[in-house]
Amino acid sequence: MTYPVEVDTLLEARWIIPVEPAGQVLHDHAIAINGGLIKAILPKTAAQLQFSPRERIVLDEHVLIPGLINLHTHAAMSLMRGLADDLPLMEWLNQHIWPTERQHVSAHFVLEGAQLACAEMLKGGITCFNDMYFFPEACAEAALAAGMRAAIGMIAIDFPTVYASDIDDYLAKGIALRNQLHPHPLLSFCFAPHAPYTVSDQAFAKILTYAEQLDLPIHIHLHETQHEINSSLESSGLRPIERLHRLGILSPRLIAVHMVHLTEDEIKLISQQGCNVAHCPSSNMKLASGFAPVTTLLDYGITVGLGTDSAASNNRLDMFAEMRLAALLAKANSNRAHALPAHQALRMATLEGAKALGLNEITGSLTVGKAADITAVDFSDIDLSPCYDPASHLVYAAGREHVSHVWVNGKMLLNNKQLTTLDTMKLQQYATAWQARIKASNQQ
Ligand SMILES: CSC[C@H]1O[C@@H](n2cnc3c(O)ncnc32)[C@H](O)[C@@H]1O
Ligand SMILES: [Zn+2]
Repeated sequence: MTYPVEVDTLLEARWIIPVEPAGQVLHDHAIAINGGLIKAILPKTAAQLQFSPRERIVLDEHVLIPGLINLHTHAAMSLMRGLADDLPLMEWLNQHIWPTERQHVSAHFVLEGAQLACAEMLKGGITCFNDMYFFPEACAEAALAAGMRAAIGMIAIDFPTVYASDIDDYLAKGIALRNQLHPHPLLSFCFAPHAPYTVSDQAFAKILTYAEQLDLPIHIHLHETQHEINSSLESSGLRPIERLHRLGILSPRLIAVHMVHLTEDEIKLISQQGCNVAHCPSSNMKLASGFAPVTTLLDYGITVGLGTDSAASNNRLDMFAEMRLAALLAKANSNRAHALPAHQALRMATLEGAKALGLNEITGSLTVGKAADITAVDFSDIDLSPCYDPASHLVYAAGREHVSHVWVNGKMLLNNKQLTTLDTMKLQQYATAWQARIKASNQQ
């Protein structure tokens, strides 16, 4: 006679899409969670016999998926959502965003803005985000207060700000933060040089040395607009990718964000160098940057994850929207309805993002031994009935409003659509107060 094994939680669900193995859909299975990790995934009836859970959660009309991974964002910029719309990138940055950042960004701004973003992301099933912003220590504090997993950007930009005076100062501050927190069960770090047009060759050389020493990813905006490429040709005679290649930056540690304007030779090069891409379809469309050649990137075997970019250029931190747009745009742009099917879009929003961050041993799929980073989506709504294929529904029919529960490292952060760690009333007050300050300064 064998006795049931005690576990923290047993999640029973109508469907589970583990993402790895690719394309698998489990019916009437359960996930046993213990010590923050996935201990087992097995049929409900077997799980009920085998485990004695301290907490049993029955999700009869739900699908469980790996927590969504937002591979590129600037969380604190949620405080600038809707501040400047319908503009191309450089006008948006130069005339609106950078002046507002110069006046208002502080550790306080980043802490409150990033908490606001964490609330939105958790409600939408996002368990992990890759951030690039000033005062990364405040973003780390916000992620920890929310209980989320985050890759914190150690930013580098060749102009002085209230956060740091020069490249050495930016890097010293970022590395000190990383050394203070490393190793951490939820936080990891990336070097985050802003873009080729704001970071010098000398700065890239320093970043590369540190990234290799500490074995960390490099997260950068790259080939976002035609203007970026034209101005690089004018200033250095090289396209940004060629310049970064000569500097040794192209490697499996690179997370290149946007990658809209690419020649086939550049795609071959980034594939050969093992670079990763963060595809941000909403931001690319809203800023009229263009369409990333995603199907070609995938055909070359490049790891492509999905990102929202910030709420100031999207204007949602909504990975359901990015999955749907990525799948639809890939078909429209390649003239192939077979391109980027639902399971692949979900994989990009989960496991491929984890791979790009070097976190795929920890998260990105529902796999025994990985962290219990799980999102439950409720399919009981009339607008999701009937359901022939839950993966199809997730990408083409459902939205973030259908997310009911979220766990990170086994801790429930969203319970029946209610945040368990963040106070939404307080966050709304922060947002209103910042709006008043920003509005007042813009009227002067
Ligand atoms: C150095 S912190 C990050 C920096 O990036 C700016 N930013 C936000 N979105 C974009 C984008 O799509 N392309 C380039 N730069 C962007 C943000 O305002 C911060 O200043
Ligand atoms: Zn960005």
